[in-house]
Amino acid sequence: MGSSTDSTDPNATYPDAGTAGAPAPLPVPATRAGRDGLDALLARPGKALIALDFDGTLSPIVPDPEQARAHPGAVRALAALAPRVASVAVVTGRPPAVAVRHGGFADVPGLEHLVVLGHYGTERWDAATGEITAPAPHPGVDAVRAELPGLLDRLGAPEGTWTEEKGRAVAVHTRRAADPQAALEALREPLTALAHRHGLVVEPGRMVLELRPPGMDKGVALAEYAREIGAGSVLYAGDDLGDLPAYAAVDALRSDGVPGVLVCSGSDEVTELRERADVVVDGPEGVVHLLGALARALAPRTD
Ligand SMILES: O=P(O)(O)OC[C@H]1O[C@H](O[C@H]2O[C@H](CO)[C@@H](O)[C@H](O)[C@H]2O)[C@H](O)[C@@H](O)[C@@H]1O
Repeated sequence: MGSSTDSTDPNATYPDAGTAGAPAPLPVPATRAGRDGLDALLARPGKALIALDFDGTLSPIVPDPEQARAHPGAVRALAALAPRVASVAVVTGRPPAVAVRHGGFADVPGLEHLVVLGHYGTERWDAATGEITAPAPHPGVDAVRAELPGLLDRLGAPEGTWTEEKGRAVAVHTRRAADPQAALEALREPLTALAHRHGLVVEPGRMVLELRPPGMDKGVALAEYAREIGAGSVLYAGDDLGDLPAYAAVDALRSDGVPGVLVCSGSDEVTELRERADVVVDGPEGVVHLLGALARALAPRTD
């Protein structure tokens, strides 16, 4: 490994990233489709889209979402990889401004063209302009916001249950309750009813139920973005239920002749992605290793 401070140098060390700087070999995908996807990515990196979820994939899970930060090696690994591929995108349930802030994604050499598809693709941040594009908010969110505290009171939601204000959505978290899973299950039905009454849907996640507008998900966001840039291959990495539509989008792209790789940022909390992934890595640390290995395997683009 080198000691370069160039953020786009894939051999640079990650001084504050635990073991993430240790060179890791590229994994061999467990499936034929995954191997085809990785082969295509390596053969034509200038057509490759690398898309990643934020919480649980680039950012370790912590009890307080406000304290979540990208893994210390994540930005450097992304900055090393981005100049070698067509595009790097973060596809997240977070508002894009929050993901950019918590990720440290702004003004990073190498990430000049990073795209963040936030709120499950409803809002978009482009590093090239620093601007966010967003449609008008859904009126049901205000109504839900007004009713939610009273409903949680009436339900006797356990201590530790709290509501995250997300602007165009609200998310009820139970990670800090004594029994997070039981608290989540007790809230699922009444929160779903509340959401439906106001034209919203419930997005379930890791100890969280988010009440948000319908009509967009990570699959739609990923497919539209892949089409926009003319991606010739797609690698998608995620950890949570909200990433399943993106997995389905990669499957659909494969059926249409665009090879893809499904990466699971593994955890004990969610098993659904692990079962479908071509590559399973050990949480955000494993994702950083994978990104670093990809960057080392690819030469910088010259076009
Ligand atoms: O699409 P993502 O980037 O994975 O965002 C999904 C949700 O992530 C956040 O919650 C999750 O991470 C928190 C911080 O580590 C953790 O405390 C919580 O239990 C997880 O569910 C975020 O707070 C939500 O708004 C996102 O929808």
